[in-house]
Parts: sequence; C-alpha cells; structure tokens
Amino acid sequence: MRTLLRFLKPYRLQTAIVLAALAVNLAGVLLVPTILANMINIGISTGDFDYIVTQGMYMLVAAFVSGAGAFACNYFCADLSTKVGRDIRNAVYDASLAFSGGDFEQFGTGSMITRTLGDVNVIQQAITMTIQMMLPVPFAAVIGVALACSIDMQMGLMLACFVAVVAVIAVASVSKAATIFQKLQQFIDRMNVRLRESITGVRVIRAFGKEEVERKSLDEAFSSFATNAIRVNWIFATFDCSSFFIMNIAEVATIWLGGNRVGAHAMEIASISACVEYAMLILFFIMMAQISALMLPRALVCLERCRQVIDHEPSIADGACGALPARDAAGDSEGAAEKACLKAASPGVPPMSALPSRATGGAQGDVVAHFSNASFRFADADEDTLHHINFMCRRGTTTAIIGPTGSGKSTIAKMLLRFHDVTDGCVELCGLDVRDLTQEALREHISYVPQKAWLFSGTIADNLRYGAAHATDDELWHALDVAQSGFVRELPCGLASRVAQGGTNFSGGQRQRLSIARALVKKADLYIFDDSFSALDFKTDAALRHALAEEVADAAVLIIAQRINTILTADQIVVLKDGCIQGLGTHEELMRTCEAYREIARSQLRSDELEALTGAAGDAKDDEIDGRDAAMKGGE
Ligand SMILES: Nc1ncnc2c1ncn2[C@@H]1O[C@H](COP(=O)(O)OP(=O)(O)OP(=O)(O)O)[C@@H](O)[C@H]1O
Repeated sequence: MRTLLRFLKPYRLQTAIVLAALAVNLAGVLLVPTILANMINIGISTGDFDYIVTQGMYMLVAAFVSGAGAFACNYFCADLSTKVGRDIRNAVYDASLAFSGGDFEQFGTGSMITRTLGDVNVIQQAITMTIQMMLPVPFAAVIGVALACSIDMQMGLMLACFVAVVAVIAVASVSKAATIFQKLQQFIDRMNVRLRESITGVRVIRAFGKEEVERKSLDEAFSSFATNAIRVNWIFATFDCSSFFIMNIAEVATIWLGGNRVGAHAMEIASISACVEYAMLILFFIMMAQISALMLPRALVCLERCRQVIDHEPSIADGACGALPARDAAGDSEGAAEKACLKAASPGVPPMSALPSRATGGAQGDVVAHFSNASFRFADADEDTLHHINFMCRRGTTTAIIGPTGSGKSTIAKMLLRFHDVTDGCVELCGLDVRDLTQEALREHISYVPQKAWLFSGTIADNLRYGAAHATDDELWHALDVAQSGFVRELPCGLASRVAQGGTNFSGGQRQRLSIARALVKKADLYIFDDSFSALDFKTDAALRHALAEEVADAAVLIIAQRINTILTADQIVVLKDGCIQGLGTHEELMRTCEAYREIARSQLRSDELEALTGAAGDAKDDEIDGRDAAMKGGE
C-alpha cells in the first residue's frame, strides 16, 4: 500500500479533485429520493403547485450536479490511474535496467514482462474501480441509512440490517476469492514463460516433431488457469445471485413495512418509494464494490510484485567514479585515476553520469584491461567458474581467448562489462577497479559485440547509431565497410533498410557483421568481440580481421573465439580450460609450450596447415633471432 501512496503522491491535487467530484456525485444521487418524497408528500397532497415546481427545480439541479460530478470523477479518475500505471511501468523498467544477469535470472524474463504489463494493468483497473465503486459504499450506506431513519426510524433500522447482511456476504466471498486470485497471478506467469518458450523455439519444436508434447504442456498451463478462474467465477456467481435475492427481499420488506407504517399514520406514502430507492442504491453500491473488492487482493499481489522489482537492490552497484581519468601531462594515468576517484567520492559531489562518448586516448602499449587474480562463481553454482585469471589487454594489441565450450570465455567478457562482479581478485579498466566506476562510465569506454548478435527493430542506421547517436552517414558506411557488410549497399533502401525485431530478416552472418559495425561506430578504448566471427566464412573472417586491425589500432581488442584461424595473428592468446588459464602467449609460443592449445590446433587444422603454420612460426622465430643477433653484433 505504501508503494501505491508513493506513486499517488505526485498527483495529490488530482486525487483530491477526484474525491471531491465523487462526493458531489454521491450527494446529488442521494438527495433525489428525498426531494421526490417531499414533492409527493407535501406538494401533491396539499395541491401546492409552486412547491411541486420548486422541488422539481431542486431535483433538476441535483441531477445536473450529480451528473457533472460523475463525469469529472470518471474523467480525472481514469487520467489518474493511467498516469500512475505509466509511472509504475517506468519505475519497473528503470529498475530492471540496473539488473545484473543474476538479478534477471532471479525474477525470470517472462515474469518481468507480466509484471510490467499485466500486473500494472490490474493495478490501474483496481485504482479506477476502488475510487468509483468502493469509496462511495461507506458514504452511501451511512448517509442513505441516516436519510431513511430521518423519514422513519423503523424503516432506517431495517435497511441497516439488510446492508449489514449483504456486506458480510461480500466480505466472505472476497476473502475466499483472494487466495485464488493470488494463485491466478502465478498461473499467468507460468503461461507467459511457457508461451514465450514455445513461440521462440517453434522451429526446434517442429524439427523434433514435439508439437503434441508442447501442446499438452501448454494445455496443462492453460487448464490450471481456467480451473482456478472458474472457481472464482463460481464464488462470484453465488454472491451475485444471493445479493440480488436479498435486494428483492429488501424491496418487498420495505414496501410491506412501509405500508404498515403508512396505515399506522407513522409516515407518508411517498416516503416508501424514497426508502425503497435508498435500499436499492446502497445494495447496488455494495454489489459493485464487491466486484472491485474481488480485484483488490489480486491488485495487492500485483503491486507487491512490482515493488519487489522496484525496490530490488541490484547485485551490481555503481562505484563512486563517474569518469575514467584523463592521462596527465606525465602520462601518469594511475595518479590521475586516484585523483579522479577522490574527487568523485568527495561528500556532496555526485558521481558524473554523462560522459563524452569518446575514447580516453592513451599511448600504445598502455594497459587498458587488467585481470588480476580474478575468480568468479555464479550465485547458484557450487564451484568457481573462473579461477585466478591473470592477463592484460594493452592498447594497440589484440588479445584472444580460446578454449572449449563452457570454459568461461564469455564470462570473462561479462566481467569486464560488469554484467557479473568478481568474487575474488579484481578487474581493472585503465588502472581503475571496474567496481569503483559507475556502470555508465565503465561501459562508455567499452564496445561490445555479444555472442548472440541482437538487432533492434527499426532501420539499419538506427541500429548502427545505438552507441553513437550523432554518427554521420559516412561514419556508418565506413563501419559497414570495415565489418565487411557490403550487402547493405545492395539493399534498395541502404541505411534506411528495415530491421525486424531481433534482426530476423537478416542471416546469422549478416546480423553478426551488422553488430560488429554497430560496435565500431562507437569510439572505445576496448573492443570486445565475443565469438563474433563464428557465422562468417573463412574469407570474410580474414578480410574483416585485416580491416579491423587498422580501424581499432589505437584501442585494445579482446577477441573470444572457438576457431583457431580467427586468433592466429593475435598478439597474445589466452588458452582457457575449465575456467583456468592453461597458456598465455602468441600462437607460436603456445604451439611450443601449451599442450591444451596444441590439442585445439590439432583438432581444427589439417596436418599440412599445422606444419605450414609451425614452419612459418619457426621461420619467423629464426628471423627474429637472426635479427636480434645482427642487432647485438651491430652493438658490439
Ligand atoms: N547464469 C549462469 N548460472 C550458472 N552457471 C552459468 C551461468 N551462465 C553460464 N554458466 C556456466 O559458466 C560456465 C562458463 O560459461 P561461458 O558462457 O562463459 O562459457 P564459454 O566458454 O563462453 O562457452 P561457449 O564457447 O559455449 O560460449 C559454463 O559451464 C556455464 O554452464
């Protein structure tokens, strides 16, 4: 409830207007029966035409004021609930942006979508129904019974008894339905997850002929939901018919008692119709309130689910430094790092969040990324995925990571981006622990091509400008050329060509090249390519790497690959197995010193290729040694 008040707070004035309009509407509705009774009892029985006209005018004014109140109440109430719904959606989405991979796993993607869309819809409807249908009940009941008592005490008390009976039945049915509604929300989550899975994996389902299995599994999810929804409807229907029954009994009883009271000269004849109207009005309000009350427990569950997301403390917290240090005159980036951090961490100095989207610059050979004894364990795992990782990525050089599937290659990239944090040791970017930086500042300096090339719906240009909003068309074409995306030039609309959600209207290789181009448009200090060349043919792979070497010559490059051909020319290769570094060096060094690397090479290269490479490596080594000898001789 506190969560709802938090979101209603900015709309205090509008909430007050809605409540005032509701009061006006209610006053008008409740006044009409009394005016009518007076008109008949006094005006007609005495034949006072002026009195009848005056009461008629009062009635007209009451009806008009009540209508205006109803209109204002409905309009402002719908407006209020829509705005609150929008704010809750924004808050849920904003909170999710700060989530780490682990946080997302905790909630589940399907549930996150249900919370943002379905749950907020329920909250919105509950706000509207509570204001329009529930709030009037206590006022209508108290004022209606009071007005009935003012006409005749016995009639008023009888009405109060009927109201109490219907209210008790309403409370009982709502509390019974509440638990079922809580279950329903979980079933909606389950249906969402199962539906997403089977729609996105429809090709696999068809390929394996598992349509029937999937149909059964989904039918199970749908049926569980339907069974519970029917149970709620049973409760609702039972209450509905008993309420209508009680309403009719109330009407008959009012007329019967009213007749007796009129016979006893205790009240006037027209007062009977006023009391009947009050009875009907109050019981009708209670019935309507019951419909919205049924929604309340569900809305409270939805609200709590949204609150869990909004108040969730992300497992990855921003550091104090909002900027990477610029190198000082002496090139001392470490000293500058300390100064930048001290400045950012000073009390009252908020961390900078907006950084110029440019690389920090720096000398060739500077350490850009540094893994220092870094270990990592997933929250739900029993053992570390990465063990004591030590290596550096230097500016102007290419570092490659190769290893069997599941060895932890992508996890290394994700730690640089802080999608996960180290559990031991540290990871540094340009001399600063990545945990000391804000995530925005950190990611500003890294350009990343994920393993699964993901494009957003829009145009090619929109996608390419994702990391550099102001890039010119020439820059986009240049990046496309470097990424060997010549196919874009052949598209009739070029950069304006449409991209479907996820980039599904392009082939896997085209998607990879477009996501590489997108990464290149952004100027960064570190470029990470996570298995980004796997869908490319060997020729394109080679051409791309050649063009890339020139394009990002002033940055550090980290290439994660499965294919040895992709990383042969890297300045250093990290060989990873079961999360441990097995070897670190150039291809030639590793061929001599690292059995794990030799195994990979043997499994991927033909023996003649292997010999050629080893021979070339040997020749290159001999040349290097000859060169060194010559230099030494020259020195002598
Ligand atoms: N969210 C997760 N929770 C628990 N374990 C995970 C999670 N994600 C990955 N792992 C485990 O961590 C290990 C390393 O995964 P990672 O994706 O880094 O491997 P990889 O070397 O990049 O594999 P591939 O070459 O197949 O992409 C794997 O054994 C995997 O099972």
